[in-house]
Amino acid sequence: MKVITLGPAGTYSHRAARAVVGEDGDDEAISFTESVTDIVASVVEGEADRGVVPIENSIEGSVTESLDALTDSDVAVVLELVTPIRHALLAQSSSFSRVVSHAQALAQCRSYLEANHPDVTQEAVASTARGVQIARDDPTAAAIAHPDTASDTPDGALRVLAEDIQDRTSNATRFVVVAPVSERQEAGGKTSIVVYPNTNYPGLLLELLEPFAERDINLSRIESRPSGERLGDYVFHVDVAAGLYEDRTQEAIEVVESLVGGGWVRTLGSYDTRHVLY
Ligand SMILES: O=C(O)C(=O)C[C@]1(C(=O)O)C=C[C@@H](O)C=C1
Repeated sequence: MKVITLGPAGTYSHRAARAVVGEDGDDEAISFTESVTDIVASVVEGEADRGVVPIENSIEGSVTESLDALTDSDVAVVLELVTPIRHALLAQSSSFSRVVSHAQALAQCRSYLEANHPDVTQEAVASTARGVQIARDDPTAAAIAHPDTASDTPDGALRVLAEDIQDRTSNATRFVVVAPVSERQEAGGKTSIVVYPNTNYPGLLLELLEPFAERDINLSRIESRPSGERLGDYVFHVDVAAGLYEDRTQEAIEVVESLVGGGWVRTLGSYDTRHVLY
């Protein structure tokens, strides 16, 4: 199974992706790109069997590039991975003048940085592992990443200056595993749909959600993203705690489809959740 995720090697996405290649899978099966959009595109184009993308963090919220990639591409979600995120501050020495990391990681450590390093510049890069590479080459840069990345290459080892620097002890990120649309599943405890109503009137959102409430289906998440068409026009990402194998889920989605005549509904499929520790 060819799996693609956010690189370079050592990202949290890489750690989550290892759960997909399986116990006897090796890192050879995992390839990397530095854009979430490219991960999803690689699956659509058949270059990879699975893509692992971060979708939501418990402190910082949505990874909007991932939501938009799911809106724009015809793919299936076949598994959800939840991993704890424990960040460390890594550098060649304690005298550094900038901190480089993924925007989500910088935001998850905002209070720590303000309290302990108020004068350093913060720079967002494509991933936490990219930040580690920069810190290896540049003595003025510190990275925020998984502590094990400090010693991933022995010749360029970094010092772990502080551990567990995320603003809350319980910091977790949810990733989804995307697959070709032909592999969309009906089995699973959760289902994700993306709804573009392409209209707006009082009570529209209520109407779109009522079909689930009426069938006793719990919503586990709803997120709106700008459609890009016009200001105030939205695409809704809806996750429900029920599978497509259940008649009630199929019926609720059919009602939503009938309500959005001028728009569309994309059913990403049903899937289960796996908790991954690393
Ligand atoms: O940069 C990484 O290591 C990633 O895998 C990306 C990412 C994210 O986009 O949220 C994944 C988990 C953490 O929340 C921080 C960063």
